Amino acid sequence: MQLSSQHTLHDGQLSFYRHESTVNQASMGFAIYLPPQSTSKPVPVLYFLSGLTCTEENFMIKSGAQRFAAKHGIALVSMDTSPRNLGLPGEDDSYDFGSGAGFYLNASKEPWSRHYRMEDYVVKELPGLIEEHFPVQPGNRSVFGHSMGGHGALTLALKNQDKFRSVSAFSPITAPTQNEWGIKAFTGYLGDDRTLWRQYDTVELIKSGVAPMPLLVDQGLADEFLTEYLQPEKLLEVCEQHKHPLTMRQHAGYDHSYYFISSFIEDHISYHAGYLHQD
Ligand SMILES: N[C@@H](CCC(=O)N[C@@H](CS)C(=O)NCC(=O)O)C(=O)O
Repeated sequence: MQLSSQHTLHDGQLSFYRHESTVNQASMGFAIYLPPQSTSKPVPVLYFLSGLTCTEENFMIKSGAQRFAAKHGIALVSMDTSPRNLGLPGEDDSYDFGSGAGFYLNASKEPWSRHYRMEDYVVKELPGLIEEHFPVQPGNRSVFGHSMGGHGALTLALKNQDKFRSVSAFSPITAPTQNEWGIKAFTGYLGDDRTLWRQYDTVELIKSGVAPMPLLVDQGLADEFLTEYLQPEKLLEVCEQHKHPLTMRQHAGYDHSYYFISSFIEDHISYHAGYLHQD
């Protein structure tokens, strides 16, 4: 693990690292904010999964989350949205596939299957690394995310309810098997067999009768990706049909950006703190 930079804020420490990921067989970047409480006792960890094009920096620079993580005594971890600079064909050709667009899945199609294993990275490898090297409580984790990362947070938490205590999302892609972002990504990473896609779709997971786990979702109604890509109505409908617990808050006037995230980040950190500080 190599430290790239370190900054003090809200009496805690924000650090950016690079390391060689075993599951991705690639160099990966991540960031960790340790709140002031972590100097005297281990703290819980809240993982943030970012959206298309982001690195580990966007959330840490733009969300304003550290102020509330410091207040609640919670560590924050963000990571890059894919491996980069691998020389794979088409890797950097578009913003919604390849670099910056890992979709939090384990690719099964060559050549992506050798390096695009973001599901294992987020669920297994990164928490293992964080819990080995930093003053955090082993296994006491929650996850949240934005857009593609909202999709990642919801699907990974629903499938790993023993590993994450709570989940929330800003502007998540709720049904990627039904829109152009998801169809492009899943065809490229998983191939044409659509039965393999369902495990990476929140609406499909709820349809399949996954165990109930409360979902908190915030969505801006002036979001430029709302109707074509995010489709919150599909999540509302499936949760209603299957009696899956969902709190969906829709906000007039807010767009897709980190301005929206920063407006509601305090609520999300308090929400997760309620779970992470339970015994
Ligand atoms: N039109 C955008 C699409 C990507 C986008 O909007 N990404 C969102 C997540 S889906 C984001 O968080 N961007 C980085 C930022 O705002 O800092 C682009 O081409 O970069």
